[in-house]
Amino acid sequence: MDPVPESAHTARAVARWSGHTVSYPPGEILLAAYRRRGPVTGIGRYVYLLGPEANRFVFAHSELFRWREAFEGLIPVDGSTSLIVSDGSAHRRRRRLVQPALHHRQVESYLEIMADNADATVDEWRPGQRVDLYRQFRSAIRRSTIESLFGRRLAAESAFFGAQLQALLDLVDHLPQVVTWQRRLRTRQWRRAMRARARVDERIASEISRARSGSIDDDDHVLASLVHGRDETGDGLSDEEVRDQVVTLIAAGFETTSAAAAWAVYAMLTTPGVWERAAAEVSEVLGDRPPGRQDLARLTYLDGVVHETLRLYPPAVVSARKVATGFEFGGREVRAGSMLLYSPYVTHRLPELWSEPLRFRPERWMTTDPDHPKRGLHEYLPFSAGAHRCIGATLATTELTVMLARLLARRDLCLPEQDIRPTSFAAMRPKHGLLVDICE
Ligand code: HEM
Repeated sequence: MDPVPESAHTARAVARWSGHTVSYPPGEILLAAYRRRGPVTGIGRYVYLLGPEANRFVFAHSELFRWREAFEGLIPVDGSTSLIVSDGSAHRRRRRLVQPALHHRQVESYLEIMADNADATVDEWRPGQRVDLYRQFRSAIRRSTIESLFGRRLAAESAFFGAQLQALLDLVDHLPQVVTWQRRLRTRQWRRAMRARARVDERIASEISRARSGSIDDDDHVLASLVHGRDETGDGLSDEEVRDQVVTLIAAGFETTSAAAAWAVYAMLTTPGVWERAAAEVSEVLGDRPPGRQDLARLTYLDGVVHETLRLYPPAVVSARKVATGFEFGGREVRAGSMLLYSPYVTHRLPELWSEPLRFRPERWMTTDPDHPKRGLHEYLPFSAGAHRCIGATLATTELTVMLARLLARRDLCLPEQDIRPTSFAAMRPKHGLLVDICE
């Protein structure tokens, strides 16, 4: 597809946002530390391993690390048997039992659900209206994730899960030590979150017992495979393990993906020509039809939009590992017991890896581009790598592509003046949402 001519570009954002890539101050501090001190920076028990070679080391040496202590702050939401807080053989066993539901071919069978949920949101909007796209896409993505993985019956209760999980996500949107104090002091926020957790658990427990008794809806793929799946020794998951994986998939799925959806729309509206070119591709490949299996590979520019969004706005700004066995890296000793952090944000903004790193350039991901990068997982790591690589990566990128394709096909948007600043603990997202005006 040819680039859209300059004359077809319209101003979609107030001048101050035009071509502006938003920065996240804590990420910028890490970038400056990398520049000044190289790949290893220590602050107390926290050790930052930054840059591509550090990532390569972290991904190649999972035997040195533990995940449980690194992510224990998530246990109040996800549960103590969740994949993200599992280590060693327990992690491998649980991951093998969860994986089938998120395989590439399985994800392709969710395309219609994703498109329907996007349409239901977008079709409510009227020309002249101003909407908070982040919040609206967040609930569409939550509903779509629940419906894809657990079927229509549970998706009908998406608002219930959203409200309860919010109380839990608010609790864990802090440093793990803060969560530990909340627990010790039994603060109001802690008690509110625990009441929400009890309501979620009760609802999921009744689904699990329904599934165990053989009563499964035809679209309840994942619950069925979690409840009835067996490993090579014939063992399956306990009720607690099933509960923890169900909640983890729902919570991990919508928080991160909806943050990325908002940044994708922000970038498309503020980078001259990107919205028009993406919309032209969607119209050429799909007309007004939702994307089917064969179409995804043809939406190459939109695929570049998704990649470029996850490069500049990786929802996981940093990720953590607990050091189980001390090691040396970059001439520095890292002791057992330290908390190691590495950063997709830092790596994704390095000029030595990316030409014009702060420019949002979807075409850099197209094979026809002279700058087309063949990227290693240590250079482009929005989903991490190694044993705990995001199990929902295909679901997330497919969901983003489908939702953006439907938005581009059905609505024209502009970005009004507003306060756009990122916030993060669990996922970097626009703190005050993302307001957009629906054009004629
Ligand atoms: C743009 C969206 C997403 C991003 C950026 C993202 C990012 C990540 C990252 C960085 C990790 C690894 C943490 C580490 O070890 O360092 C991870 C793990 C995980 N993600 Fe995602 N994620 C996204 C969407 C999803 C979705 C849609 C699901 C499921 C429906 C999901 C489920 C999980 C699970 C279960 C794990 C833990 C895997 C394990 O420990 O084996 N994520 N994600």
